[in-house]
Amino acid sequence: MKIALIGYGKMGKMIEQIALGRGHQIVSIIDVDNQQDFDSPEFASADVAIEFTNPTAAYGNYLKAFAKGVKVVSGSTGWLKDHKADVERMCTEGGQTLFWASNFSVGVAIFSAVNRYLATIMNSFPEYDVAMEETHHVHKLDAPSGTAITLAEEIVDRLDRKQRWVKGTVQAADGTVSGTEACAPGELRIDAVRRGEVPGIHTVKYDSPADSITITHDAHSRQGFALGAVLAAEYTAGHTGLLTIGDMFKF
Ligand SMILES: NC(=O)C1=CN([C@@H]2O[C@H](COP(=O)(O)OP(=O)(O)OC[C@H]3O[C@@H](n4cnc5c(N)ncnc54)[C@H](O)[C@@H]3O)[C@@H](O)[C@H]2O)C=CC1
Ligand SMILES: O=C(O)C1=N[C@H](C(=O)O)C[C@H](O)C1
Repeated sequence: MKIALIGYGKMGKMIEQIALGRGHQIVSIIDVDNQQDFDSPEFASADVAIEFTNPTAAYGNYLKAFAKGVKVVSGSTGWLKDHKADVERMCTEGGQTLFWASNFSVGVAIFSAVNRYLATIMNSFPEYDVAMEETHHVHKLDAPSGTAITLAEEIVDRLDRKQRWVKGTVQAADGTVSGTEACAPGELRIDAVRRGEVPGIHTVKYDSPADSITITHDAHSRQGFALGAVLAAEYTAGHTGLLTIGDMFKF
């Protein structure tokens, strides 16, 4: 398969190695300093472009790839609040193809299934309140993480006593804390911690007067995210429209 990379940072470089190892060809690599390559025949020849950039660049990159008729797999986070409806419309009505996931690792797909089940059964146990925490490296631009937001939306969709998620505290690398711990009973608080080079830790904690139940996904490296993105590109080559992790990992 011919793959174009958009964004040649930590994820782009790891995806390149895994894609080559699985027998794929990298036909184009686009980063900030060679945007003209979106107009190259090499980019247009790609079966799929894999996009990992940042919250402000992602949407524009989708438009540029779509304009060339190239399908996109993207893991960029932090852009949905501004462009989600527009991107969904382009893929459901406009004939474009985007596979987007806040987290491509199979471990988080399994974690998500447990999260959904736990949220459903917690409707029978009102003595438990729920809160979340995510920890990432100090370079991360968005908070809460895309994965935390997806997990929170899964809880809000199933647990009747939570109506929305809210951003709680953010602990910076130097230990300073901003934001607030205050939230209403119907709100699910997500706290964020930025520390060192942590690839990504997500925790959901249900707490009652008697005990607590905690589930955690702790990524040991970016390897799982990168492999998942390449598997998603292989899946996307044979599918169209708005795609996500539940289409690929069915359990
Ligand atoms: N969904 C998932 O499984 C994962 C998602 N992510 C997300 O992916 C994104 C990238 O993560 P990293 O690779 O760790 O970041 P990074 O900062 O190491 O790399 C981003 C790269 O994008 C480039 N870039 C910036 N603007 C661009 C533009 N307009 N066109 C092309 N390239 C551009 C930067 O120069 C840089 O090389 C972040 O939003 C992060 O949250 C990260 C890991 C896993
Ligand atoms: O920025 C990162 O590094 C990560 N971003 C994604 C997110 O926002 O959830 C996925 C993973 O946690 C790593």
